[in-house]
Amino acid sequence: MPVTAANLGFPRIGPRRELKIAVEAYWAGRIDKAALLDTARGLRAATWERQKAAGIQVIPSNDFSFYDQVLDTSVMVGAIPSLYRPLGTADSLDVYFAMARGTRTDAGDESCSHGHRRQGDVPAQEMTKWFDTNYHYMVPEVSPNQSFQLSSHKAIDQFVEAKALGHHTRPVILGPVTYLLLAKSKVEGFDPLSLLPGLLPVYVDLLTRLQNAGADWVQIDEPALVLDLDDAQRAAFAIAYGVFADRLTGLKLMLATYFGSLGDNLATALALPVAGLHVDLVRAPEQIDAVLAGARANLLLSLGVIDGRNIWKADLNALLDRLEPIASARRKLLIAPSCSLLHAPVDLDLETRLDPRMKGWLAFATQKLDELATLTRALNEGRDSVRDALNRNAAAVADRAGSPLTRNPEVRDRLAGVDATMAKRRSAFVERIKAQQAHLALPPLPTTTIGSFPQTPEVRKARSAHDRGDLDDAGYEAFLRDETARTVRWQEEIGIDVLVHGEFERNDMVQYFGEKLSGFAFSRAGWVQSYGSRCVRPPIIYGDVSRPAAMTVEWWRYAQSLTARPMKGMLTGPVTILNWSFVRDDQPREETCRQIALAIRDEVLDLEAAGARIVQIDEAALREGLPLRRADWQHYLDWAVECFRLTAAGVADATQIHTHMCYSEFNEIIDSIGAMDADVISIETSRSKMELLDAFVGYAYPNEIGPGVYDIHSPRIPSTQEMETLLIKASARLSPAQLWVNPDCGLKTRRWEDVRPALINMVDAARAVRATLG
Ligand SMILES: Nc1nc2c(c(=O)[nH]1)N[C@@H](CNc1ccc(C(=O)N[C@@H](CCC(=O)N[C@@H](CCC(=O)N[C@@H](CCC(=O)O)C(=O)O)C(=O)O)C(=O)O)cc1)CN2
Ligand code: MET
Ligand SMILES: [Zn+2]
Repeated sequence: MPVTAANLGFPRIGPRRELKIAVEAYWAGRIDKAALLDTARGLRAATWERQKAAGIQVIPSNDFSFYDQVLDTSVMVGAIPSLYRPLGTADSLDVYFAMARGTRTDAGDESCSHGHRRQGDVPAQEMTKWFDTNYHYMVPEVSPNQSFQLSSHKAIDQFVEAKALGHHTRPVILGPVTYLLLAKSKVEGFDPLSLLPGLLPVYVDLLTRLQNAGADWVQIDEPALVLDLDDAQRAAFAIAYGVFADRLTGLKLMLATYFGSLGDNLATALALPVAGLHVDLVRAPEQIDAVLAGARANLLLSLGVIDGRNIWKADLNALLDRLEPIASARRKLLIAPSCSLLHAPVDLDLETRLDPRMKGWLAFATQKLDELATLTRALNEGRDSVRDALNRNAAAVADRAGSPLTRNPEVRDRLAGVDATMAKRRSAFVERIKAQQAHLALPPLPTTTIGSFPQTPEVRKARSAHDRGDLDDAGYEAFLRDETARTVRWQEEIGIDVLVHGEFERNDMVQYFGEKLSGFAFSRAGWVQSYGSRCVRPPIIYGDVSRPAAMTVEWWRYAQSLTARPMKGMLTGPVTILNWSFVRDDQPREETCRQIALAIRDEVLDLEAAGARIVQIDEAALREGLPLRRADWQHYLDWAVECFRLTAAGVADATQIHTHMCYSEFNEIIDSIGAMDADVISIETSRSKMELLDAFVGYAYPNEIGPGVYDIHSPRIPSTQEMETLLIKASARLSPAQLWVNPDCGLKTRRWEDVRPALINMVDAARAVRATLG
């Protein structure tokens, strides 16, 4: 058979988040290590079986992880910062979870146990976004004198484990160059890539052991090959894979690239002495011609044609039109998803409440395996061999393309009528701020929070009881009102100036809006890992977006009725809703974003009409949505900023628009941040000790800023003193008249026990610094 169905990775959380449940139970001390390992082994076995049953011939192993595959790699190569070494051997679970989440026993993100911060507790490693996904990895930390040694046999063990179950798998590991390109060092100016020579022997050791265990192919992921690279970085690939070719005989490497086009790195990739190359033909279908033209005859190509990042059924007949000529021209070929299926929900069959018509348009990870198998069979045995499956697929694709559900003429007419004035506030900031100050009468350095307060187990339980029908609407509403009222009163008591309602009614800042907007569908079990045990259920944008009714006004009105202080209206912005959803692929993303922008604009205006003096429009994902290639940045930033402005610009001068962004490395996009023209922006700056403010200073940013003084990603309670110091630092960089005082981000993942003292300290710090302003 010339064509083979291959997979690059499968979600590890389990169809019902079994891994999350087990890991959190282990952290809380409710189950022991043996029970955790048992659950994990069971999940792996089921995942391999699922792929085999679907007809996948190349099944991955080592795609399982207890937290993150980059952290796994750090442990594998022994890059354990000295801080964590006293906690156990390099491959112990204790060290692993300490690197992932720090060692505070009483207040870890997901832990419910009680106690006090022990002496010698260590912080978690830094975490950041995996390329342009909503998945987060643990940033490897290396030092100039870093030594590496093979410190975990997980990849080998899991290969052997699969073999014992009758699966001859292709282990997957993260490649050495991408690993070092993602790594950071605390020593300024030190380039982690210079550690490559010391890292390669560890990879050779591992690969040799895999080979000895019986592996013939290994998938080695090098997604960095789709980024802008300089010559030294490109040369690193040649060096690394040259060493592998010299030192390993008989073991074949499938070099996997994904999330974009190889572009100007194509020649580099094609020249590497590897046996196979995987390319992403969903994100970058156009690269196929250059890849085919440049690939040696004996380079096994793996064509990523099934979208690993989205949930739409593929158009199998159209794919076959493209693939048949390639298959007949090449001796052998693999057909694969574009990237690991990690980013897709597990199984559509678990969805019982989706509109059946819409459900017919979708494929989750399990269904994508079926698509791969169907394509492969059609290529090997002819389309007739899978005629029924192809006909059903064609019917589903045609149904979606022709469906009135995806089109709303009113939305399209309205969008066509949008003119530039709609994206422009009536007056310039200098005028607006006068009107706002008169209206709001706030002290200097006003204090506020980013929106959410702790999503306690009680809040989650009430919501799930309501979802199941065990708690009626009135009971659920009463519960939420009570939570909200207590939170509003408490903020007032401790002296916060601009209040929030706490977001208790929201399951998630994106999903909540998805559930209220038309053109969106949402799943029951469509969980995707975001970081560690935390998951999200991205809504599915299938059609034109509109807002049937106000979404947040009643909760805002209730919260404002409890206080005379300004209550912020709290909304998620269009770019963030877009970036954290599964988006329709039948029109440009920017068009979908504009539709969302108009819907949120209406909500902003409704909040204003109801009396809101401040409306916050979160754009947490605007920065992370930057395209991977710099050449594509400006186009994205242009429409993203326009969408934000379209959302915000309808209000009167006196209505203050806030925005919030979590990731604050704004140096390169500060023009666009400025162009958003929010009256106030709150950002994440506490960990960087305010250094991230320099972008704003250099730009002479004129509007107001709330640089975060409280690191909410850590359960640590910041002292008044340290927040004062941060505020003084900030006021040395910017005019105190511009400054707000707030945490880095929302408080939903924290516990009340930590939030209470931390915010009291924050208000004290603001008061102390205010007093020095005179
Ligand atoms: N979409 C999105 N992306 C984001 C963020 C974000 O807030 N949203 N923040 C950044 C960091 N990412 C995060 C991602 C997830 C979570 C998180 O807390 N997720 C929760 C789930 C949130 C949720 O959807 N909650 C639902 C469902 C809760 C739930 O699990 N219910 C149980 C039952 C609960 C019970 O009875 O006790 C069930 O459905 O089975 C709700 O509150 O209604 C989790 O994994 O635990 C936090 C941060 C970046 N990306
Ligand atoms: N308003 C949201 C919150 O406070 C913003 C979070 S940004 C990930 O949770
Ligand atoms: Zn945030």
